[in-house]
Amino acid sequence: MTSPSPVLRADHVAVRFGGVRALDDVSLSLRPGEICGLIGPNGAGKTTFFDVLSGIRRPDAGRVHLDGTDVTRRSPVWRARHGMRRTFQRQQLFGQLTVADNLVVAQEWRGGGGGLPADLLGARTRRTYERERRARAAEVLRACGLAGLGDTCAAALPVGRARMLELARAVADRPRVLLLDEPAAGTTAEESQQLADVIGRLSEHEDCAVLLVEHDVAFVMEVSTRIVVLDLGRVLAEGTPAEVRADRRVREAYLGAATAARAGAASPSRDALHGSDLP
Ligand SMILES: Nc1ncnc2c1ncn2[C@@H]1O[C@H](COP(=O)(O)OP(=O)(O)OP(=O)(O)O)[C@@H](O)[C@H]1O
Repeated sequence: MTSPSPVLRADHVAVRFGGVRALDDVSLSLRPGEICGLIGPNGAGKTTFFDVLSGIRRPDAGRVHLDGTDVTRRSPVWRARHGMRRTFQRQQLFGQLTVADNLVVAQEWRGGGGGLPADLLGARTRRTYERERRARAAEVLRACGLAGLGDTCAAALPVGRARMLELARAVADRPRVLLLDEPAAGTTAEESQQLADVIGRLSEHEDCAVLLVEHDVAFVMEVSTRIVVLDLGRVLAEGTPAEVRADRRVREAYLGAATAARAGAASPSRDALHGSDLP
């Protein structure tokens, strides 16, 4: 059986900031249901790559394809409407809304069905859509272990629950591609385990492709089926978690950064500290 075509593909992406090559000939593809971890020391280019994939930054060279369509010049909104979602390191919840309403709002861009005239005339249609969205919100909250918190104000959630709600909100609309930027930041070991479980189930049951940037290397290794390692804007290594763990160049990149950080270099590396845990 042939494997499905990539739902997201980046080819030979390059980004420069003055003399700094933030990304240099980076290619990566994601297939439906795949969870790919993107790791690398500080300054490796992970955020810049996410910005290019999500449309926040135009690359100086290279192309991005979503479901076979060249989206390199498409806006973040266009990409979102065609099935791409991104979460950010900083939480972006609607704090004044309830947990459930955060998920309903995430689906509302689709409108009431049939556009404005139907919205104006078809009150029953609108109610039907609202019911469907509430049902989907309840389903996702259950899957994320947040079922009992639907009526809670989002701003009142502790960090771990808020991180889970970010994930829940990103998946409420059944994205085809999910870019997760540090989903486990600030969570306890138990909470990050729950996040890992949810991400795994999501890709399995909803066929969503996940690209994951996370400084907690142990978390990435557990949840990902494939890992891509960036260093100084280039792909340093790629493979299964076991292959990447065993790669001498990866260990050197992380351990080298850790040594530099210990010596008081300008950019101490949280990844490196985790990286030094690479078995
Ligand atoms: N707006 C910018 N202007 C100038 N240089 C930038 C800009 N954004 C990123 N860079 C540089 O590009 C390189 C890649 O940065 P990027 O933030 O993508 O790395 P990263 O892997 O996400 O790092 P971190 O793990 O610290 O978030 C770094 O050398 C960084 O200093």
